[in-house]
Amino acid sequence: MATQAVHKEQPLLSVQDLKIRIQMENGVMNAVDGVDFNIYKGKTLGLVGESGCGKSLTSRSIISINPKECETSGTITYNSDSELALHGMNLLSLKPTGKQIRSIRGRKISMIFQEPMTAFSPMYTIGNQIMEAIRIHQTKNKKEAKKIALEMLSKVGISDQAKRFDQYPHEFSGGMRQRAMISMALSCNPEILIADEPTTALDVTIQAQVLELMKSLQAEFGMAILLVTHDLGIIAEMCDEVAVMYLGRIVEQAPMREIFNNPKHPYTKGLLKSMPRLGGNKSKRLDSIEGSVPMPINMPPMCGFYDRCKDRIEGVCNQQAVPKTAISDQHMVRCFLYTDQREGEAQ
Ligand SMILES: Nc1ncnc2c1ncn2[C@@H]1O[C@H](COP(=O)(O)OP(=O)(O)OP(=O)(O)O)[C@@H](O)[C@H]1O
Repeated sequence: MATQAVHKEQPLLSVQDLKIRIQMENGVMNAVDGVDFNIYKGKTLGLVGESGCGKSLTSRSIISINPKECETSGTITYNSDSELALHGMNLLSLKPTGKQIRSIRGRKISMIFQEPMTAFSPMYTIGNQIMEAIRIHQTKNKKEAKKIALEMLSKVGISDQAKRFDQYPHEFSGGMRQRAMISMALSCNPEILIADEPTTALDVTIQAQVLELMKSLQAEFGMAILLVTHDLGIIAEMCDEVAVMYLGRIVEQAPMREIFNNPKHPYTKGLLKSMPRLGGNKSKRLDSIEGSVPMPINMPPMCGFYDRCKDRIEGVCNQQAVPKTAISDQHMVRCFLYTDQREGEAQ
């Protein structure tokens, strides 16, 4: 069964049956529960879903930066395009603090976060940190590295770069730190960029510039992007494919246009309805999905969306784990409305 659009080429990164469990006081939390997706060269996969559905844990597991309490299983196969030694490596089998993952993290696979202070040390100037990243991964020449760093700062919309170069992270505003972090991540020209809510803290104009910058660098260098967001507008703007996450699982996955034009899962439909539209009637209340995401602690095998779903089938959706159904070879959904199971048991 196809779970993602048919691609002729090998994926650059393949995540298979990723599970992340966290032992809590009141039981085991299945924060990520059997996630599969592929990332392709030059393409952007969007991971979308409400807060707490497991997007960040999923994306952070790729470069092994989740907290210690996360017990992770599955495989994350990295088919490096540029380094044979890394080709076919299961990133989850590497020691999180070891040399191998460190040679990938920030160099081959870069990550940008919602909170930029995680990326910068308060001890060194912004310029020095960006320049050092460039010197480690691209050029040893200090003068050349400084030139690239200044160019990158200008590309992300930071003016007066020469002055800004010598300032410390605390001297930057939140929005500027965010832009500086993006310039540092992109300056290494990574094969894969993981962007976790990269523009959430930025104002609309800078957000548009940063997204445009990511797209132009992708076109120039062919980097793949995993874009984590709860913003469907950004998904529509940036993504080739979309994986919709709910309660630790991907509930629907398809090419971007298919998700917007032919959504199947009631959760995806709800997300789309809650999306503000340009030129829409502002006085009309936006539809939002009623209820909130439950905590996935000691969850029985059933549909996680059951409690909030208007189309639920009692005795089916709350009785068993939901299998994947291929709507087409490009479109996967996890919902009993589309399985044969439903025909016999509905009504
Ligand atoms: N270290 C931790 N200890 C306990 N629970 C955690 C930990 N890290 C994450 N969680 C829980 O795991 C679930 C998934 O978290 P995750 O951060 O991946 O969600 P998310 O979809 O990225 O949400 P957000 O958009 O708010 O960041 C959430 O319920 C979260 O509270």
